[in-house]
Amino acid sequence: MDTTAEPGTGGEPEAGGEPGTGGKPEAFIALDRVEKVFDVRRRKGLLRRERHQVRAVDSLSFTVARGEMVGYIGPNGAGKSTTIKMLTGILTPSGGRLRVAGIDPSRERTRLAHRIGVVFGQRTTLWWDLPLIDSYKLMHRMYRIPDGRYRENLGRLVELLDLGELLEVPVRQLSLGQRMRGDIAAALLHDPEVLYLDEPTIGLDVVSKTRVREFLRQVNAERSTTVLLTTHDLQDIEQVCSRVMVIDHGRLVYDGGLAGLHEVGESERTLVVDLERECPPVEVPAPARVVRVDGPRQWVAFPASESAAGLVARIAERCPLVDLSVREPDIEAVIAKMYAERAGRTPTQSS
Ligand SMILES: Nc1ncnc2c1ncn2[C@@H]1O[C@H](COP(=O)(O)OP(=O)(O)OP(=O)(O)O)[C@@H](O)[C@H]1O
Repeated sequence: MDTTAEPGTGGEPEAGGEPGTGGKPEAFIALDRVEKVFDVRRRKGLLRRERHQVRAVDSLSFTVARGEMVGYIGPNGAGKSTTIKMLTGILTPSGGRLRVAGIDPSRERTRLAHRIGVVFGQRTTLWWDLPLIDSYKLMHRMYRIPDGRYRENLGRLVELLDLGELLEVPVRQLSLGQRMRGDIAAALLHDPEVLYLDEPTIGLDVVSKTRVREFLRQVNAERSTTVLLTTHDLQDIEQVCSRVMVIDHGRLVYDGGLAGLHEVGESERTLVVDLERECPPVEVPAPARVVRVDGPRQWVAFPASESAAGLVARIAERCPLVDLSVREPDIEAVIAKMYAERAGRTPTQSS
């Protein structure tokens, strides 16, 4: 498949990590203090209506390099979909500067459409009553994909996503997982350089989720497709992304590796010890503490950033150990704690 970037024509510097003038890879996606404010009218009483402004995205700045796979997460109403809609050109920012591959999405939406692919887990871009293959044929024409490239891409996507048996089936008869695979293939037929995925594994069973995640890793490895993934399923992030951005009340509150989230969330690991006999809760130095006792088994929580060795030695001094294990912090719990701690701090609405 052809992954070559089209030369920029809009007077903007061509972005995307190609060796440029300075030798430093430029950002493929770049947001600089981007804002999105919605004007909303709310009914108040029988006749009165009150005007509100909802600041969905608030001075948001980040960059994504070509080929990065980034998770974009946050609680409900945080501003994720609004960001994706601005990145595709569906919505126009109220302020700030936004570029994708050097293109201003809201001003050159059609030109950008040839370079991006979008998958919405809750909606389909396929024609509901037509067999899957007919949707692909329509996209072949819509995107003016050269015949050879279309055939090659289709053959490859059908093989990778195991769509062979489904091509003649009307989309409405496909299961959710089959439809999702069909949608992902549709988004990639025209060799987009960036793929936005909004909840791509929502409602899928474990096998289908694994398949979608494996496929995304493969596409990224083979074609350096930049992936921006919005999800509430943190396993999507753990298994697909090397970087995660957390947004809350329209603002970026974390940008880094998953491991770093543990530090921000002050997460804890748990040392599980099987003692030779039932003992009172073992004495351990704070902030470590025994959180559960069940017969000779005890659970000791301690900061994830610290080693368990000292604790093990201390416990063994007091009571002979039969077995032990260390449980890693649960990323879901770290994120939940982070969302909860931030909840209610920043107002999203202003009159
Ligand atoms: N068209 C609109 N008009 C008015 N307000 C809107 C509009 N679209 C989004 N909002 C508001 O903007 C805020 C951000 O919404 P957005 O859909 O971007 O959140 P999200 O992070 O995608 O949430 P979720 O995880 O629930 O999908 C919310 O307060 C939402 O009510």
